[in-house]
Amino acid sequence: MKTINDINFKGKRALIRVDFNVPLDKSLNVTDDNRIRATIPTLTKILNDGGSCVLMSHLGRPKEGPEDKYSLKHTLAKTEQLLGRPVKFAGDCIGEEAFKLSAALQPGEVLILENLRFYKQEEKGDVAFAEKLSKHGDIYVNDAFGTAHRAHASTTIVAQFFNEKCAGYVMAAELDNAKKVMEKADKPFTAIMGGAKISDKLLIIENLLDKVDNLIIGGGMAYTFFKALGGHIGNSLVEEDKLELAKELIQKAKAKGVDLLLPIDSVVADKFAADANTAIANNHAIQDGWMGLDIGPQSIAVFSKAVSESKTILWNGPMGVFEMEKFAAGTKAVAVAVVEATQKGAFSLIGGGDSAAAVAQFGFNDKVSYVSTGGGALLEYFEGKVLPGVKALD
Ligand SMILES: Nc1ncnc2c1ncn2[C@@H]1O[C@H](COP(=O)(O)OP(=O)(O)O)[C@@H](O)[C@H]1O
Ligand SMILES: O=C(OP(=O)(O)O)[C@H](O)COP(=O)(O)O
Repeated sequence: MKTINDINFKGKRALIRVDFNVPLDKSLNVTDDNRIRATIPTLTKILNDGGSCVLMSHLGRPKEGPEDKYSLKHTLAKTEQLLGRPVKFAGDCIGEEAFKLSAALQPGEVLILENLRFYKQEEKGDVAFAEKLSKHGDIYVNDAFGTAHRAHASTTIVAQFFNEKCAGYVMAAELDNAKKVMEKADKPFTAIMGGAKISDKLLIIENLLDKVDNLIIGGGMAYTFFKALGGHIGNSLVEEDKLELAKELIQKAKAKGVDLLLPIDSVVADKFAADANTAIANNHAIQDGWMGLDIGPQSIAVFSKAVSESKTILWNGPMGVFEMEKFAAGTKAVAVAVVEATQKGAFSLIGGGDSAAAVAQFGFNDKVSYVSTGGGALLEYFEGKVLPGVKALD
């Protein structure tokens, strides 16, 4: 796969698929600019070559046409600030004005197109829509790793209209780091899985069992495993239809010699709230009316030890409801162990929107090896799937 280092963009317009699907607050300001920040080196390389950039992205999941709260104009100020130069905006990705603006773009100039998902053709992978988009540039660059698991017009179909196409720095770095973990992991390799999206993550767990030495399961997903083992989990999060699968995974881990570490104890709460009453409970005996919202001190000790002895660490999903202070200690302690292992030379990759937010909240972004910009895309990669956005660049 070509990357932008293989191409000189002098006098060329690059049509770049970025993932500017970033969170906005009530005043429509960007609250986490990680995905925009990550793209800056790609834009800078093209601009320094003497090229120009036309950026296209989706934002959110608009249902029926344009909606102000999903407009990419809300990313304009942040992009200008991070890039350190003015950026133009076209209020419709395939409108007459957009084509006028992209055609008139001079070397060193940047244009952002309006949200691609204001057209239903984007998600349908419509060929005519993709062909129209392709008229905005001479070279196609895909830097949207976070959207690489979607086979949409701008991520896959559009590529066929270009002789020259390549991966941007974000895409290349994400794939490099994910590959390092999947194919070249130094041992011991520990995967830490947590969070709330149990069904989304069980397939990955299955795939990881062939690779890892230790599999730590914490966060909301642990209780499905305890229930599967016949434990009493009170009102903790559970996916009843996944109990059998959880049982199978426990058996498979045993058969493959993987050390499956489940939490021993939990911080339990009498309601899902920041001001709940809390206690420490053994995970097999959580009382009705109580729910596990964080891992307890014994679990922290066992998990931290396994992490600190690892040479490769993959972390997806927090250990508890870290957004509430009372339930953040488990995630923080595991994050500290990941940082310490990294300082001792381990390679650590953090994936998933909430895991990345937790690491950022603790101020550890620069203390781990790599924080992925991908959520679903990274998970699908670890399930062993070929990402359509990557395939289209081959
Ligand atoms: N024990 C728990 N009970 C309920 N929710 C939990 C628990 N532990 C973690 N969570 C929640 O899981 C969410 C993150 O899950 P998920 O989306 O799967 O992670 P990621 O985005 O990193 O993949 C967080 O909002 C966190 O509050
Ligand atoms: O944020 C994204 O996915 P993620 O929340 O799984 O990281 C991507 O921009 C893809 O968005 P989508 O899940 O609406 O297709």
